[in-house]
Amino acid sequence: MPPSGITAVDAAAKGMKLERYASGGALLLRRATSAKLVSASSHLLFRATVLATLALVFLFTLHYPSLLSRSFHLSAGGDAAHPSSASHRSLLMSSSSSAAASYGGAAWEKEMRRSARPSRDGGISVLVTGAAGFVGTHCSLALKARGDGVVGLDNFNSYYDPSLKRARQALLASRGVVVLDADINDGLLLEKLFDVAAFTHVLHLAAQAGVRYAMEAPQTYVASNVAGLVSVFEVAAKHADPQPAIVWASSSSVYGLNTDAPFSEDHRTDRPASLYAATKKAGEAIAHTYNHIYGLSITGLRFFTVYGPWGRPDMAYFFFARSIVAGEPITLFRAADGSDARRDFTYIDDVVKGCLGALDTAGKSTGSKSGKKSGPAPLRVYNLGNTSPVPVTRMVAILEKLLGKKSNKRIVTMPSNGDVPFTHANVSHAAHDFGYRPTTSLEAGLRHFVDWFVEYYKLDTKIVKGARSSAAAKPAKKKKAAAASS
Ligand SMILES: O=C(O)[C@H]1O[C@H](OP(=O)(O)OP(=O)(O)OC[C@H]2O[C@@H](n3ccc(=O)[nH]c3=O)[C@H](O)[C@@H]2O)[C@H](O)[C@@H](O)[C@H]1O
Repeated sequence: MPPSGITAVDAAAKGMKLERYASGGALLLRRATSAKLVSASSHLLFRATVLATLALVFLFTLHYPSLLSRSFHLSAGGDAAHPSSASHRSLLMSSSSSAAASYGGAAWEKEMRRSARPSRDGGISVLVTGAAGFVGTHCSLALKARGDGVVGLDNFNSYYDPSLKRARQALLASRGVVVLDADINDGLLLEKLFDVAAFTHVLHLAAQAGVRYAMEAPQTYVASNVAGLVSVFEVAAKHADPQPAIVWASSSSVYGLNTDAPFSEDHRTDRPASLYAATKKAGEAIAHTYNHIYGLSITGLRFFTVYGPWGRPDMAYFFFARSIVAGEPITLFRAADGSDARRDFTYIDDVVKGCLGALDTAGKSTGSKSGKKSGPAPLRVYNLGNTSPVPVTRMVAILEKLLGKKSNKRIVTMPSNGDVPFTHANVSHAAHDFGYRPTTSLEAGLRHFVDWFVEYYKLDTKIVKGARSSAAAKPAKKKKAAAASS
């Protein structure tokens, strides 16, 4: 130890001087001197480390309030009582990317209120997220048509052709439904919307869809299906007054590696086969938490491969139709045991009825902004499927008939990419609780899809329409068509 009052720097300097002056002197003195030098150096290092740490702490303390104030600044005008929601928001959104700054003013508020206002007695007022998506568009149209109020939001991302989403937005606008360009992670905008319009319900359909794409872009699934869901629940639980009831899109994929069929809500869902499925399963667990703590009324709907007009171009029936028309090859996945992959393809109109039934029977939330709940609120989950799985090869055969063109098939064993060999819904709970009864066969549903597809993409109707009407007149014999297509 250096004598008290002498710094390590002093001691080191002294040791150096001693050694310098002792040139040619005793070895003992040199050894003692170098020992002192080592000791002094280690003390020097120790003190320098302490000083550096103190400096870092000082700098952090100087900057920390500004980090905090940024979070709280982001929540300005929102609910300052919930710093957690503010920091969540600052994680995903910067203040400049919040659409709240670009929306507002008397005219905008008036427009939101107009769109949100029901036109029938007893109508509901619904905030539809993912409103320019496939299911979102159809549900928004159906709600509006029966006299409910609807405000939509959508982030118009480019997962698939955004021009299709813009066309859906234009269709909705023509029916008096506003769809805002906004992200569900934009808590500020969600709060603003709830300040302007007293939504009784949220139909939360915004999500990152697609089973196989999850291997390419895993983070987008977490951002939309987990963080985005939390963002919606946060605002509904802590800001909306009164709290709305929430109906949201889960997925048949939560059944994952379950082999019991038909899939019932009571079956295991703890073996998801894809990250997409895992994020939907996580959503169901998160729903339980928000229901339990905040008294939010929450209904999860497990959709089974929904298809139809205005559908999603990333789904097989849609891009197969495109490829067939273009004369390009399609790849069909076959299960590892050699059987055809099968899906419980569910027509959009049936799903829309299920969504509206779920909204109508949702039951009220029991919590309040103050954080107290008056009692338990409903927490429900339902399958919305068609109850009759069809081999994908059969789906292709129907498309070929409707489009009047054979496909060029390549059949491969299902890659290990999150896909599951079959899905099959038991819908008895949805039937019991809100009268859900799917009525559309795959043949009829795909005919509606192809009609729209031909019209929307302005295909050569001379060839395609003739083929479709003859297919409609003579329904294909199921087994022969399936064999011909494989
Ligand atoms: O119910 C759901 O919860 C999910 O449904 C949908 O997933 P899936 O049922 O997998 O639909 P989709 O991709 O159309 O493949 C259909 C069939 O074609 C087979 N398939 C697919 C691609 C291909 O190139 N070849 C092929 O044979 C494939 O093996 C499968 O058998 C939604 O996309 C998803 O977002 C989610 O909502």
